[in-house]
Amino acid sequence: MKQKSLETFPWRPKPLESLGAAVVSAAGGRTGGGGLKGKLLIDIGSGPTIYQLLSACETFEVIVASDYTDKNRQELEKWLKKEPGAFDWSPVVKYVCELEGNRDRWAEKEERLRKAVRQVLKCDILKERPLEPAVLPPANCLISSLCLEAACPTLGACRDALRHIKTLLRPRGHLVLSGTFGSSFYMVGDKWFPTLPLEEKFLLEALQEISFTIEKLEKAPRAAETLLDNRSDYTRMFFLVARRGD
Ligand SMILES: C[S@@+](CC[C@H](N)C(=O)[O-])C[C@H]1O[C@@H](n2cnc3c(N)ncnc32)[C@H](O)[C@@H]1O
Repeated sequence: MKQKSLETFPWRPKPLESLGAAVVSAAGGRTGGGGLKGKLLIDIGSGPTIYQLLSACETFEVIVASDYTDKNRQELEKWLKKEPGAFDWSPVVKYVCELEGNRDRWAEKEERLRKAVRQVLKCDILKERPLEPAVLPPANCLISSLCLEAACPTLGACRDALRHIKTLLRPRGHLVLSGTFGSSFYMVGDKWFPTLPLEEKFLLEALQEISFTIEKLEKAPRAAETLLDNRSDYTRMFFLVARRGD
């Protein structure tokens, strides 16, 4: 079976580069210090992708991935188990290794990530207990990329979803969120998905209302030309690190 590649995959390098680089910097990848680390990291709404975990696997012992759809979870399992037809992430893995200063060690990193990801769970952030019936210890860090805007039909639902995922995080733990501002849709192949247009003020206030302190917020304007042209109407990408205060 022909291996899938970035040519056929909807999330292509440009947004991956900016999000990937941001996650690398949160994990302290470039400098090797000052980043986030700990025992357990939970990725909320992983989709079929692993790029968001590539730096995290260097500093977190155990990673739990999660998604709402069976298909996405199966796609992730395929890559984790090196099954035929699994997506080829190696160009992205090499790129992240380059950012971290170890381009030649990409194969090792793939193995490290495969070992770190212990479970791929069903997740629904619209539920009070998003990972139920699974029971996990409170995480040191939650990461979620492009999920809130895809999952939440209204701003009220988004506020609730943030409250729901907070229950998975230990007090003083970190939440690493990335996504888009101002997006009303995105396309995967010829499939159109609605998204909730998020704005910075709303997101920061919603997090502060539930006792998160914003430690870092980076925004990348929409590039003049991106591979996502006409595939989404986002205005900016954001990358945020917040700390649970209670
Ligand atoms: C745009 S994709 C992002 C995937 C991946 N995190 C990334 O960065 O490319 C949005 C993801 O949110 C998931 N999702 C949709 N509704 C959800 C829900 N209620 N709870 C959790 N995840 C959900 C979708 O299945 C999809 O994988």
